Amino acid sequence: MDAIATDIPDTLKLVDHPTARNAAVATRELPIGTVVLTEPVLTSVLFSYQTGRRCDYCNRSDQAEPELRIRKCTGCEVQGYCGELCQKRHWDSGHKLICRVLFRFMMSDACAALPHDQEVDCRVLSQLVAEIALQRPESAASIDIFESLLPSPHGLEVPPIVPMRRVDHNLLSRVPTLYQRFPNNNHVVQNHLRGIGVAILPLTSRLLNHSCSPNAVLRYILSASEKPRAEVVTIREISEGEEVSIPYLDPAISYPERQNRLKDTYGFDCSCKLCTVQSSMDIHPVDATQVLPLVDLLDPMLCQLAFGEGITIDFQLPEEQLCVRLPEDLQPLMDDSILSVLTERFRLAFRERFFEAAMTVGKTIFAIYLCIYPPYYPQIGVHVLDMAQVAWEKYLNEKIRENLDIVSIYLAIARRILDVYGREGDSGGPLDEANALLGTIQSEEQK
Ligand SMILES: C[S@@+](CC[C@H](N)C(=O)[O-])C[C@H]1O[C@@H](n2cnc3c(N)ncnc32)[C@H](O)[C@@H]1O
Repeated sequence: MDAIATDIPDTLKLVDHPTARNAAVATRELPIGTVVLTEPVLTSVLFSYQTGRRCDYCNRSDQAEPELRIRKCTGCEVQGYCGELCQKRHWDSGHKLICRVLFRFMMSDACAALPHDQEVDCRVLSQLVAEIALQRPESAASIDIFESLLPSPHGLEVPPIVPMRRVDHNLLSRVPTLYQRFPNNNHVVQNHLRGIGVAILPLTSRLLNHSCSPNAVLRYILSASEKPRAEVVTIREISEGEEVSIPYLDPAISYPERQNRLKDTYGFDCSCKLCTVQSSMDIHPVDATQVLPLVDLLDPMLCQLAFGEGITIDFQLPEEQLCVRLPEDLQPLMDDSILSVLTERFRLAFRERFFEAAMTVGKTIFAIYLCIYPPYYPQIGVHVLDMAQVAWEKYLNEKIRENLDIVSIYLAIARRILDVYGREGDSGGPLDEANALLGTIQSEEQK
């Protein structure tokens, strides 16, 4: 049975915070790559596009593990499980109150009319209410923490929940208060940096505030017959007394848009290091037709800042994101319209096998990421691994021996970053891919 995390781990302690109620600070120096908190989800649901592809209890996928067979629950014909134990555990944690009525409810007009976000919320809320109704001793403390969380800054229209036995008037009257905690506390379950569902993690939500310049990130561990488990892992060295913070949203979103979303959903004005430096910058959306000329113009200066003499075997990641010392001329590159045009171009060039073009645009993306993200942020690792894959394809295409060194350099950088983030989600993730590519290069070198 999953242990439910309710105690503050010995790596952290809560202190007062002037606007966020509390902040979790490190009780000792924490090296990079330390897991400071681990918490199985109190409850979670998969996004509908994952239904039938993953087990609704452990979230493992039959695509990553072909020996798994996801079988539908014969009662509701909606949820799917990879085995009897997962089915039993899901049943015991609430599905037994929902099963009989779930299909009819999901086909109802009330449910069909919900926008996607609310449809997911409605399933999470129903699952949470069922968990509460069952009064299982093992989840009581976690539910108490959830109800003690800071509420959303706005009044919310509560979505309908699945009609259930055992949900009395008292519990029904608590539903709006429970839902009021959703928008600013719930988490997206990620597999290799892609969202697969939504989870309630009361202790993680209680402890960790947001920063766009975070020193920790969440990763999800999927194991047989267990609920997904969230781990908070440090991506910088953290000193004793320093606040540990995670990103609630992608720091690559442009500064004004980030501020709006943080204010609207979470109710605060962010004053992290990235927001402080970007608040004095002149950042405007760049018209799509102007992105490439602007990038062509600024790329040499950007690459000089990010890579100095070039990306060689001695390349050292910067100490912190380069935004803190970004020259004024490069500031227009901080609008996210630039990154979306460049990432699309990178994807297209790779797909069409224009390797030289992909390497050039990929290097610019890498430099922009180093401006925005902390150096060991997992998105950078995944991108640099993509660069190594492009370089490898280019080598295979041309068979120029020196180009194999370029593959090795990008791969070494990617592995350094991905080693910190560690293994998460399905098997065969970025770290496994990086290790497989390393093996391939080593055998090529021996030829
Ligand atoms: C998931 S909770 C974080 C835990 C919260 N500190 C507590 O004491 O329960 C999210 C809420 O914390 C507050 N918060 C989180 N990060 C913040 C920050 N960087 N600055 C100000 N308030 C923040 C906001 O009220 C937000 O809606």
